[in-house]
Amino acid sequence: MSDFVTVQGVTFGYGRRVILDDVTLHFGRGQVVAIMGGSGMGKTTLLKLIGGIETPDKGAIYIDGELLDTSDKEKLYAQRRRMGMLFQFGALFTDMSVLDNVAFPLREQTHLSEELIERMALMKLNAVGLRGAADLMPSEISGGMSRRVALARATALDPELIMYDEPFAGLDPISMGVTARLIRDLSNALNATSIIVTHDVPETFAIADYVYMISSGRIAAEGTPEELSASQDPYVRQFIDGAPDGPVAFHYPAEPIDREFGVRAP
Ligand SMILES: Nc1ncnc2c1ncn2[C@@H]1O[C@H](COP(=O)(O)OP(=O)(O)OP(=O)(O)O)[C@@H](O)[C@H]1O
Repeated sequence: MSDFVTVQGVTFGYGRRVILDDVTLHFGRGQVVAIMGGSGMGKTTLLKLIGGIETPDKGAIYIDGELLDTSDKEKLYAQRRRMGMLFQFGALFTDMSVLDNVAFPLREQTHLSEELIERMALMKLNAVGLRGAADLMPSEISGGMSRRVALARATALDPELIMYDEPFAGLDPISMGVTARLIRDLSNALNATSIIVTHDVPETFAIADYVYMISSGRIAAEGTPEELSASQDPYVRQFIDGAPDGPVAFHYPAEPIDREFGVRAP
């Protein structure tokens, strides 16, 4: 299977604080790949690096075999046009109808006729089961429906790569399952590579081809959902079972509490 995105030996930090330390990840064409890990472990940062919003300090990123060079703006924009991004909560424009939200990227980035744009937007809405809601305003639909509209908008330009940051955040269990299924179906229909950053194990394991677990700047574990489910690695078990005690620290690194407050820790 050929990679659509390759992250090769990437090291990245904000200032002197290293967030990712020599990580390598492969994202095959048409695959749904999840990036999981504790809070603040650099998952969103990884999406920013792949989107060319941040630049690696070391290592390289390849999109469809071509180096992602953030200093070459023209090439970068061409590479970005092949990507769709759905960032946290995928907020809709509240003053536009559902249809206009989906049509927005088509109007911004193509010179197609208005009639064709509307037809394409309706097709995208149909794919997420919301053609009938085209004329509603975002305030008139549920949170789960809004997320589906955001999915339709993220796929409006038929991207080859779709990045989802916390696509299940804030959804009820049924909407989570529906959204997960849609991510898989849209990926299959477009033969697009999907990268999902998430904490939600069951929804993700149900649709992902491959999962990377990130901890302390490194790949702590990787494998298919089946392999990880069968793993006895304590980190993997803690993450899958949601246990509070284990290798994943609950506290963000801080000064010892006694030093910070001048009190003795219990
Ligand atoms: N622009 C920035 N400048 C400085 N530090 C940043 C910046 N963006 C993120 N960070 C820090 O880098 C670390 C990784 O952030 P990132 O958002 O990638 O984590 P994450 O794994 O996506 O976390 P979460 O699951 O909580 O969203 C965090 O500790 C965060 O505080």
